[in-house]
This record gives sequence, structure tokens and C-alpha cells, in this order.
Amino acid sequence: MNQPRRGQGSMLNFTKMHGLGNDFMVVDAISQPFRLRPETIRELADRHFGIGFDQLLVVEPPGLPDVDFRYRIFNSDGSEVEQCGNGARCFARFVRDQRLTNKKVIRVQTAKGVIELRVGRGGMVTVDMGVPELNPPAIPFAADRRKDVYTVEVGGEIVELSAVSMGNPHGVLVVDDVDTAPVGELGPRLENHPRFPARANIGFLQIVDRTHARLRVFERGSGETMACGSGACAAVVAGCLRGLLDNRVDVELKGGHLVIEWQGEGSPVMMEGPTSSVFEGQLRLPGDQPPRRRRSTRQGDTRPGHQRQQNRHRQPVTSKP
Ligand SMILES: N[C@H](CCC[C@H](N)C(=O)O)C(=O)O
Repeated sequence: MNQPRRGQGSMLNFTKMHGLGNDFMVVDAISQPFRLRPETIRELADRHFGIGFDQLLVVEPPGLPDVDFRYRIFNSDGSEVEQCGNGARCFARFVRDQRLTNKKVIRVQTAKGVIELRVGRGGMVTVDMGVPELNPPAIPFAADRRKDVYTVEVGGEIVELSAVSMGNPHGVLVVDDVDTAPVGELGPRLENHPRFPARANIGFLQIVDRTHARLRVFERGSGETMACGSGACAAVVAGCLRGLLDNRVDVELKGGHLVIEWQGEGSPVMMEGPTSSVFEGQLRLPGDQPPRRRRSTRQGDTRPGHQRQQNRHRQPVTSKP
């Protein structure tokens, strides 16, 4: 890798991947130093001025015994989060493609626990997404007691939703037709609703029959995505709790299909789906000092060092030892 001149910042190797169109910048922070400020993540996530992605996924050395890697996830708004289902599948493919492991069963530490990834044939990966959390304080969701369906007042109307955590918080509404569901209007209002103190991913679930569902998700920190793996898991849990779905469901999202299995309370949610690796890239990052404000930014200069936003001096994200 050609070393930039001193003070010129460093080069960062990355891979662009997606799971059913939910797309990721994936970085190996084991073999190379990793240091990105939240505002730089936002710039890089921009689909016009940056690389463009829904989430940034970072591969780090494990922080726990009997775990193979640590898995950090950042939304396109720069927020670090606890879980990403589609990202977990791509993570498994990435660490094998990059020869960081040759295992087919990979244990990964996330911000909320350990998940197990099983690599199958043809880029298919099965993820044990863990046991869903339904107790309001642990989701977190403001409610005086746990229910399968809550009523929430939003924008002068009352909506019914289920609240589920897959490590990350989800609100799930059942709708007649996902194509006409008010995703753009209700999604952001519920994402930021005060009853979700950590914000939430908002799923709009259409029941086709007991083993088939359609789903759109307005994701926390990223907006509507082509697919949401943890959202599909939360949606099947919600549908099962309401008695609308069986234990194994084909979930159709905008970007394609996932198979979700849940044997009921106390058992883990299993997710199976595809992974795609699109291209490898190399990025010149600014030096440690926030780049000087440019008096006039040349149009079309998309190098991430030419931040278009006021650089707020915030702690950079670095790979933890
Ligand atoms: N936006 C989510 C993280 C990504 C989840 C999604 N991409 C998935 O596949 O699970 C959150 O803030 O919890």
C-alpha cells in the first residue's frame, strides 16, 4: 500500500458489500489502523459526496475469550449501534474473503452480546441473532408493563405497534399493504418518538399468510433501507406474538428474501440470507488534525478530506485494543 507523504493522512482499505441491497463499507481494523470521526463517517456515507452506505462495519480483534472477532456498527448518521443482521452475514463473508479466518462457524462480539455466524454455500450465511428482548426497560421502550401490542400516540393519531429488541430497538406495525404504508411519514416520527428513548428502527409488516410476510423498515440513523435483517427478525417475533405467523417465515423485503425462524419466547431468532461483495476500495483519510476549513470548496472535489461541513471537534472513532 503506497504510503502518503507525512501529514498527508493515511490510506484506508475497505470493501463495499450488501445484504439484499442494505449496503455497507466494511473495514478490517485488525490489519490496518482505523480512526474515523463521526462526521467523517457521515461524509463517507453520503451517496453523492462520499462512498455511500447504510452502515459502516468494523472488524476488530476479539475482546472476550472463545470469540473470534469484535464487530462494530455505525449508522450513516455516525451513531454507533448494537446490532446489524444483514451486516453480520456480510461480516462472516468478509473475514473469510480477507483470510482473517477459515472457520465456517464464527463467533462475533457485538455491543450487546455474542452472535454466531454459519457460512453456507453460495454466499448464504445463517446468523443466530440471539434471544429477542421483550421487557420494555431493556428494549428500551417506555411502558408500564410488557404487552404484545402497545398503543402509541403520534402526530395526533393512535397507532398499534409491538416493541422488540434484537440487541437494537424495533417498533413493528402491522399494515394491510407495505406498498401504501406511510413509511416516509410515520417512520421518522416513530424513530424519534419519546417512548423510544434510544430511538428505534420502525418496521411496517404485511402478513401474506402464516409463512410469508412483506416488510419495509425505516431504520434508526439511516432512513428506509432496501432490507433490514434485525428488522425482519423483530417483525417475525411481533407477528408470532400476535398469533399471525408460524415459526418459519419467508420475509420479502425491497431487496429480496430472508428466512427467519423463531421457536418462541426464550429461544433465539435464526436468520438466513445472502451476501454480496461489490468492490474493494482505498481511501485517503485526512491527517489527525481536522482538515483546515477551505475558503471555497472546489465543486466535485469528493475526497473525504474536503469536508463540506463545519468540522466539529469530536472524539474520533478508533479501533479499541
Ligand atoms: N439502523 C440499525 C442498525 C442496522 C440494522 C440493519 N441494517 C440490519 O440489517 O439489522 C440501528 O440503528 O439499530
